[in-house]
Amino acid sequence: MLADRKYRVGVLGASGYTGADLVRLLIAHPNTEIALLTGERKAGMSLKSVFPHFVGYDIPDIISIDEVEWPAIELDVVFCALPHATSQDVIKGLLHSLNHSILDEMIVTTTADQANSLRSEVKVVDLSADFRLRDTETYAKWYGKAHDATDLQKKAVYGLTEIYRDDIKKADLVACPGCYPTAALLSLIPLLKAGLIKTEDILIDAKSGVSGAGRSLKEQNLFVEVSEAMHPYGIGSHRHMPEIEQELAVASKNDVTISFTPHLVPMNRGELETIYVKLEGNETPETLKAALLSAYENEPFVHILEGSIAPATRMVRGSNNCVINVFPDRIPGRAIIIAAIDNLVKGSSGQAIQNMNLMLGLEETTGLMQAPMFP
Ligand SMILES: NC(=O)C1=CN([C@@H]2O[C@H](COP(=O)(O)OP(=O)(O)OC[C@H]3O[C@@H](n4cnc5c(N)ncnc54)[C@H](OP(=O)(O)O)[C@@H]3O)[C@@H](O)[C@H]2O)C=CC1
Ligand SMILES: CC(=O)N[C@@H](CCC(=O)OP(=O)(O)O)C(=O)O
Repeated sequence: MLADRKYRVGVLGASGYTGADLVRLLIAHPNTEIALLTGERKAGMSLKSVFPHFVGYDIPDIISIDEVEWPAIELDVVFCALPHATSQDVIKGLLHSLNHSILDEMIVTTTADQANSLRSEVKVVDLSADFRLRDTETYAKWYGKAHDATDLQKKAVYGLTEIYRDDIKKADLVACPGCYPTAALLSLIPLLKAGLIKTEDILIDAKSGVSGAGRSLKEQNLFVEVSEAMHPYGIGSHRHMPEIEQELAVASKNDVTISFTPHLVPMNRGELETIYVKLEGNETPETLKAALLSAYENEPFVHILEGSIAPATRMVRGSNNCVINVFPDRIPGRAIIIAAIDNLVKGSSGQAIQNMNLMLGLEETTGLMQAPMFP
């Protein structure tokens, strides 16, 4: 890949929170040119009128997905920042319009030459939950509907970059993890892989800023409902549980059942997870920390904090970083792991761009090295 090449990028769902953060990061990315922005209710508006903070930047107007002339627009990458269930139909439709090579067995042409000449290699990075679960029945159970693109569901690569880097480099369709799973999995996978913690009794207490719920109008997200207050939701039933369990099972080579309770806290961005684990055999909080330090030694975005510094959302705001630390628990044989990310960056748009960089053969950190904003 040429270091100075500009890739043509489209953002579906640019009028939402993750879409807007994608635009913010893509503006500063040296190898991307924003060629398409879509919205639903905001179609026909300029992005600057939807998000006035983009004043001064040369960005295309928002159009409806139905208006996109797919092959002609010649995109190299499509980010899909749409609600789950919508995303699968849109991605299936666009890959068919493009006669994409991922659809190999579905392409109906008379000759192999014809098929090759029509094939597109556009890269698709989905931020929604639609392609994260590998099992069709698990998807139907937790998302309340049958999946409309099961062939693609099987071909998508789970986009937890630090764990699936080699697969992501070769992928055409990447399913970025949910924000809660990102922090939980980065904390737990190296420990389960090394057999340092038990697969039972993993308790995840999670907190998110309100932008995690998206920009569409919902009564429970009004200022009066969320300010000066904090509340749990999805207790025992949140759809991120099967996603976290799926990936922990891969790491431990055993079934894992977790307890996971998310809370909504009155801040715009940020996510903090306090994770209680049971140690295996003679393991200690110190051996857990040593394992995390070793696993993430060369990682640009995952940082294990020194001493007893407690991860906090203010340490990662606006950045693609995940900060983690391990603490002893007063209950013998247990440890406490705490992780913080920005849900709109490492939890969605930043990780999506990290994956795009790999898919295009660019340096993984390109456009993502902004330091966190503090205060
Ligand atoms: N917010 C977060 O922290 C995270 C979000 N995600 C996932 O990323 C995706 C986007 O989230 P987020 O940005 O928060 O959501 P928002 O609700 O803020 O934005 C959704 C976007 O999708 C568009 N849209 C909605 N319905 C349709 C439709 N039927 N057809 C076409 N476009 C449509 C909206 O357009 P318009 O507004 O113009 O109607 C808007 O641009 C979701 O799947 C979410 O679960 C993943 C990780 C973290
Ligand atoms: C605060 C809040 O509401 N957060 C969202 C999760 C955001 C996210 O990661 O959503 P996806 O899995 O849909 O991509 C929720 O709990 O549903």
